[in-house]
Parts: sequence; C-alpha cells; structure tokens
Amino acid sequence: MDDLTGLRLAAIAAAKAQPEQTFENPRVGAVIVKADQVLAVGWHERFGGAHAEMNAFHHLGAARDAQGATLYVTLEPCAVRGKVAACAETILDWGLARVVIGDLDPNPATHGLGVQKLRAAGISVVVLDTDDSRQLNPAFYQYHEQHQPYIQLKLAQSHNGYVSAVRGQRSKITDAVADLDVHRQRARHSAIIVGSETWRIDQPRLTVRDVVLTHQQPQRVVIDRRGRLAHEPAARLKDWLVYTENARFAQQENVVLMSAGLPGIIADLGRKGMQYVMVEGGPTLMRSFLQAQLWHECLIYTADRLLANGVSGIVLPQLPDDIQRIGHTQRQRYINQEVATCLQASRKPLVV
Ligand SMILES: NC(=O)C1=CN([C@@H]2O[C@H](COP(=O)(O)OP(=O)(O)OC[C@H]3O[C@@H](n4cnc5c(N)ncnc54)[C@H](OP(=O)(O)O)[C@@H]3O)[C@@H](O)[C@H]2O)C=CC1
Ligand SMILES: Nc1c(N[C@@H]2O[C@H](COP(=O)(O)O)[C@@H](O)[C@H]2O)[nH]c(=O)[nH]c1=O
Ligand SMILES: [Zn+2]
Repeated sequence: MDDLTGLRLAAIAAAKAQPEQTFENPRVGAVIVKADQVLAVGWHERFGGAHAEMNAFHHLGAARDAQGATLYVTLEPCAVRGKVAACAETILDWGLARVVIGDLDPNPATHGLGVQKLRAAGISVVVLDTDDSRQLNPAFYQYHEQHQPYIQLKLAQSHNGYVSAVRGQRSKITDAVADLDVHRQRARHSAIIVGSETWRIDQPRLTVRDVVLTHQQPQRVVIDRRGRLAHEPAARLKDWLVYTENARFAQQENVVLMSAGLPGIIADLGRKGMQYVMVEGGPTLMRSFLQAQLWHECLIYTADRLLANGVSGIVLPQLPDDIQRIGHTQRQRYINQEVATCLQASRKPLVV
C-alpha cells in the first residue's frame, strides 16, 4: 500500500469522530498496516479519551502484530502528557518499523517534538504534509496558529427571514429536530456569545441539552457595550462573562472592560483559552461580526414556516457552501472565503 492511500484511510477514520464529542481536541485517525494488510483502525472518539493511535493498537488481534508494521496517522503523535500519556512515548514499545504522519501538530507543545522522539528511538518517520487534518480541524489549527478562536455565527429564521415574530419578544422559530442539531453545534464550542438585547428579551439558557457531554458546558458570554445589564440582579449574571465599555460596571465580578471592540473581545477569549466560539445572535450583533470580517463560518437554520411579521434576520452576501435538510428546516452553511484563504496562506513551513 502506498503512503498516501494509508493516510487517506486514516483520514476516513478521523472523519468518524464527532466534533461535539472531541470538543477542543483534534479529530485524528490512525491505521496499522503490515504486508499490505490493514490490521487495525482507530480514531480519537471523545475529549479526554484514548488517542487515535491507542485505539488502533487496541483493535489489533495481538500486540505483537504491531512489530515491523507501519502506523499511518493524520496528525503527529503527541509528545507531552495531557489527559492521557504521550503517544510518541507509548508507541515506542510496539516495535513499529515506520510511522507516516499527515501533518505536524500545530500545538507548539508537540510541533516537531513527536517526530523527534520517534526518530530518536530509531523509528523511520515520514511527514507527508497532507491537508486532511487541517480540513478536519479548522478551529484547532486557527487557535494554535493564529492564537484566536474560530468563530461560528448561527441564526434561526422563518422561511421569510424573520428571527422573531414580535419586536421585544422571544419566538420559537425552529422545531425539536433542528434544535437537536443546534445543541450538537453548541456542544463543540468553548463559548457562546449573545448580544445584550437578546439577553434581555430571550433570557437564554444557552446550555447544551439532549447531547451526552464529555466535557464542560460552554462559557456563556454577553456583549453589553453600554452596560444596560448593570442593574440586573447579580444572580442572573452568575456564570456569565460580560463585556462592556461601562467602566463602573466592569468593576463587578465576571465583567470585563472592552476597549478594542469586537476584535478585542475575540482576542481576549483566545487568551482565556477559548478555541471555538459561537455567536447566537441577535441579528444586530451578527451584522457587526459580519461587517468586521470576524467570522469563519455561518449557519442559518431556515424553518419552512412563514411568520406574518417580525424582526428581520440577515442575508449573507454569498451563496451557501453547503445545504442540509433537517426535518422541516433547511440549514445553510457559509464559509468565509476571505478568511479561509488567509488561513491557508499562513501555513508554516515544515520543520522536519
Ligand atoms: N432566531 C434567532 O436565532 C435569534 C433571535 N433573536 C431575537 O433577536 C432579537 C434581538 O436582536 P437584536 O435586537 O438584533 O439585538 P442583539 O441581541 O444583536 O443585541 C444588540 C446589542 O449588541 C451590542 N452590539 C452590537 N454590535 C456591537 C458591536 N459592534 N460592538 C459592541 N457591541 C455591539 C449592542 O449593545 P449596546 O446597545 O449596549 O451598544 C447592541 O445594542 C430578539 O427579538 C431575539 O428574540 C436573538 C438571537 C437569535
Ligand atoms: N429562537 C430560536 C433560537 N434562538 C437562540 O437560542 C437562544 C435561546 O437558547 P435556550 O434558552 O438555550 O433555548 C436565543 O437567545 C437565541 O440566541 N435558536 C434556534 O435555533 N431556534 C429558534 O427558534
Ligand atoms: Zn496522543
């Protein structure tokens, strides 16, 4: 089997990982091949769980089968102990002849170090610099290379483009089938942002529901530029992170003074370790993110039903890149091409 085919099999395995389960960990796949035969396949299934290489190893008929075999893995084996032991150390005991890697890990803690450890132990290592890992893990790469979170905008609209039936009131637009998809989207995010008007009107919970969570609930964030929420009971803002330009309000716990607009908020969330940030409206805040080019992808859930009147949603200046039917709702996914190109251009040269 040629190396690209082996890596493609590993990428197919990686794609089985569900982003809402792997959360801030990358989706990684691994296959173990000997004498042209695929002996085992594995992928990283959930945040905090076994890594792809280990899952493949556990699927071998016997541990000794790994002796003299080639391990194909989409991402460089990790070099430092995290939630599990470092793979670049564990796999040294398996007796592998070769390791073929799709891409180096953009995480500086491992970048190039995993390869070094394997080579130092006498294993032949090849890095083919394929794009699969990057495509499977846009947020992981964005975070580690740009030190900024990946931003997903999301809005639900009626068939005729309303986000709410009555100004000043919360309306249910989507049904339970679409809502489950929304909760799966929420589950992959480190933080979810809403505007102050949505906070006041909807009193949103912004929690992940009906999905088995392998990690913590997303951090809830509200942008309250003028500080109108300063007079809300403290209990209602408990567990929320608030950004405001109101210096007095910013003296309260969990309230951060914003001095550099939306880019400043995104940079601050990045510094707080948030990798994947979702903006759940309302339309005014959404338009600000779009205008500032502060977004990577946008999901619009368009319900089949019409509303007689209401608050207008948003229209994106491009066609959707992907359309999916979810029961009585159509989900359009838009990719920000400007940012996608710049992500590509920022690729680091190989260091090994
Ligand atoms: N169907 C759906 O998916 C959703 C529907 N909704 C509905 O939308 C309505 C509320 O939306 P909307 O009225 O648009 O309000 P938003 O929730 O978008 O909040 C608007 C506020 O966000 C702040 N803001 C906006 N842009 C910026 C910026 N560039 N920098 C800093 N702060 C900014 C401003 O605060 P300040 O005024 O202090 O400057 C502004 O008043 C409600 O009816 C709600 O039910 C809401 C979310 C999702
Ligand atoms: N109304 C509406 C949405 N509204 C979004 O969900 C938030 C409420 O979240 P929660 O309190 O957790 O249920 C709300 O403030 C707004 O951001 N989303 C949708 O998928 N479909 C809908 O019909
Ligand atoms: Zn690992």
